[in-house]
Amino acid sequence: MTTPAVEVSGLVVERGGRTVLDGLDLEILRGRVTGLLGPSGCGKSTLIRAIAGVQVVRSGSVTVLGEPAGSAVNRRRVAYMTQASSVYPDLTVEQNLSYFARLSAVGRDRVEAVLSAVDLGAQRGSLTRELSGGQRARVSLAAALIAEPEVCLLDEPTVGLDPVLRRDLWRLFGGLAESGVTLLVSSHVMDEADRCDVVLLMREGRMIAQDSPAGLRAATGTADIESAFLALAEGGAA
Ligand SMILES: Nc1ncnc2c1ncn2[C@@H]1O[C@H](COP(=O)(O)OP(=O)(O)OP(=O)(O)O)[C@@H](O)[C@H]1O
Repeated sequence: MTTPAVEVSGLVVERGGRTVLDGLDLEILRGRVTGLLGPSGCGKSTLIRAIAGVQVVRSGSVTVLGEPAGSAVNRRRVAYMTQASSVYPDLTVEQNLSYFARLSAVGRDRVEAVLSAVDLGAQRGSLTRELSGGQRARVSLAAALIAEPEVCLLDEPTVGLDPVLRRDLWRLFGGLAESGVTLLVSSHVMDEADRCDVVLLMREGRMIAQDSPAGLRAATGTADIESAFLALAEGGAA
């Protein structure tokens, strides 16, 4: 049996004097799409920051690919896409990706591969600041993918995208997982859960369930993840 890509144990994080992650235990399996779902403010971004190794933690441990979160050896192996755009507005799409390719010491072929993966080939010569919000999000995603990371931490990558683009991106995530990449994808849109192999359901800094979408529906006797979330939240499950 392979070890999980990410192991989190007893994680406690305080921000602004408040406990925002309250003793989380979880595992993220290799080569799967794991959805991190929960209402706005429940702590999804904070958990992703802790796994990326950029969050000060009060206690607990976070291990990524067998190393403590944020280890230098994992720098190329772990990609983190934040909610804020991480690309340069005054460069074209292609210039941005060429720049990130040089930083990661990968070849020109990776620029072409990620451009086509996020379907931005036609926009390659456009200035990033002149793109729509959804197109800009896809440039950030392409930049995150350029070094062929083993683990991708994606904080709300589909926010603000139209249904067709959202579906296409979830297909892309599924394809990456099939090729062995481990993805953690946060969303507050519950119907995105069905695109995931495993769902982590969070509420107010706690993990209320970790299961497949079908497992969650069966365990709660509900027809969709939104109802499953409500059943778990009202049942006070921890
Ligand atoms: N820089 C900060 N300083 C203090 N508190 C913060 C800071 N950033 C977030 N918080 C608080 O931490 C809690 C968790 O926030 P977090 O951004 O992790 O939630 P989230 O589930 O990702 O929300 P969203 O879906 O809206 O992005 C919230 O109560 C938020 O107010």
